Amino acid sequence: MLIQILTPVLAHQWFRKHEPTLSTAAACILVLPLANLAIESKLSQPDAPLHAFLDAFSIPSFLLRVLFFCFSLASLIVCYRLSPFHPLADYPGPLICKATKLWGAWVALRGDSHWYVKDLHDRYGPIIRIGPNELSFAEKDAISHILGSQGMPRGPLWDGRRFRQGSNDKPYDSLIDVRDNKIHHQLRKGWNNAFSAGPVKDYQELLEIRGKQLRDHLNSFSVKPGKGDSTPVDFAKWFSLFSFDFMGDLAFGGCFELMRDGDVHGFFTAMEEGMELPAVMQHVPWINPLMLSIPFISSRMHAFSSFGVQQATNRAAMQTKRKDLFYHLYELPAEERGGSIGDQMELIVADCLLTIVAGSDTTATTLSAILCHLLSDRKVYDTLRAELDEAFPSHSIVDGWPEIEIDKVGKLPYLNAVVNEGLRLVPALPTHLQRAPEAGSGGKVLGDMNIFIPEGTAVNISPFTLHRDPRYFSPSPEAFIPERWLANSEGTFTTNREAFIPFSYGPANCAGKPIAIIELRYLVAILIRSFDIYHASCKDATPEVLDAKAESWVNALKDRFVFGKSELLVDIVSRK
Ligand code: HEM
Repeated sequence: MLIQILTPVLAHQWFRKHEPTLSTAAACILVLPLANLAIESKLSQPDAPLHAFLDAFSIPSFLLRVLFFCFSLASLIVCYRLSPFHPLADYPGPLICKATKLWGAWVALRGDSHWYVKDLHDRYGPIIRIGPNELSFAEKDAISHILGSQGMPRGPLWDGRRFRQGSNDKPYDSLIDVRDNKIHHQLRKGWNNAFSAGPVKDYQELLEIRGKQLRDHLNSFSVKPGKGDSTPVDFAKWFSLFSFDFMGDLAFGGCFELMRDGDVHGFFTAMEEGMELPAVMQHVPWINPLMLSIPFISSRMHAFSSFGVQQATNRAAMQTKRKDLFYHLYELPAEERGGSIGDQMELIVADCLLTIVAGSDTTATTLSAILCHLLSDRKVYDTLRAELDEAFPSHSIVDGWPEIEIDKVGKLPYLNAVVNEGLRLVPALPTHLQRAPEAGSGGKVLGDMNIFIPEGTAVNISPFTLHRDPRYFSPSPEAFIPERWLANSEGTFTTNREAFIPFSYGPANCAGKPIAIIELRYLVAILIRSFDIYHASCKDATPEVLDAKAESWVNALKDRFVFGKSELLVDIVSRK
């Protein structure tokens, strides 16, 4: 009996100090009860030979041991997590979160993590415990200590989000899931160069072509003023197709034509459907290898990966030099050092796929959020339209459309205020900017905040919570009010830019921010300048009805680590 109790106690002591992995968990669950049986049999019959134990072995008694072992280990773990001896015992939070991460996984499955964490902060305060070994900070002064250059590397959730497992030599897949600051810094240098001013100018040319293509597609659904009804168009879908095509241009030299042909390969659908599982797995990262080994679950991810290999090979073989991300990230540096890109192919594929995953849904969701709110407030819409009409006048026409000069869109204050307000209310990565102390460091002191984060603790910052905090954005933090971003708004609004982190902060912030922000401004400008747009069948709707439209669209957003959006049906009238 003593042995039966001692084994889970020892296992618990081990797991307190080490992150569980699939193999240690499996070994523990199967091997320890077996060893336990063997030792017991040896103690009761010291002179019996080994085969006597094997003869006496029965599957039911072994399973019973396994059950007892699991139950005892789970009880010990939960008691310890709820006890005053746990290093995070002093932080407030609900008992269920302190006891198990399975609760976080359940909330993630519902897609509600953004509201859940925000509500917890409203109830318990700015620093709370949202998992047995996990804190969440809603405090602007903590941002630089956690995410900044003296902050911490990415946290354990990334072990659960990898769709290809790393090895001991290379314990990461692509830039975004690197958990070691030195390796991240090394890899990030190339990305920073590839998104510096010169290369971004090259990407703008690709953006303009895709922006105009989107306008032409949408125009085919529009009506001329006063000539009947238009066909409602799902903006959310078109923004996704557009951003997928544009990211394909950047990463692989233009491999997708989703706006033109639809999703014939099924990769867009695979990516959308593939968002749900990692969003749950990130809460129990050690199960990820098991999931990835189940063919039914991993087949689409493998297909996406093989597609990446094929496209990267095609792109590498292209004779003409396209000035895309692939060129700036890999070909140009290889030329400069007089080498070739051949030996880097594995990382190239992973990075190109990362570009598509990180850059498409994020932009499409933000664009949908901005348009949804604009259409719900006609006063804001008209103010923006007036600014755009003045900046891009009717006498400057190219191919029948007013010319939108991309270099000018960053200089329009109201347009920029509208884009910021969309990013504030619907930050595409709403809840889990996660970091954790470096392995082997023992822990991390958060600058002058006098807070010690023990090793093994994950720390989250939720932009969704910060962006709706009345201490930082008021009045009406939940309302879409672009005016709060205007230079002359001081005195009327509190707008704390230090708490505005839709692209995160510090050395692992969004690498693609320089092009993403131009993309958002350009797309909003081209659409509002070219069309009159209304929520479907809402041309003459009251402000209350329009408000409700925006509210229900925002409430339908699902937190799948990146926001998953529902359709946004609109009517379009051409202004050509
Ligand atoms: C509105 C659009 C976008 C938003 C809101 C957004 C947001 C973010 C955020 C919050 C992170 C950091 C996560 C963290 O701190 O853990 C991130 C990382 C990243 N994003 Fe974006 N993103 C957008 C568009 C893009 C685009 C267009 C690209 C590529 C062209 C891109 C590429 C990346 C990459 C490569 C990383 C990883 C950076 C690193 O680990 O150093 N993103 N993004």
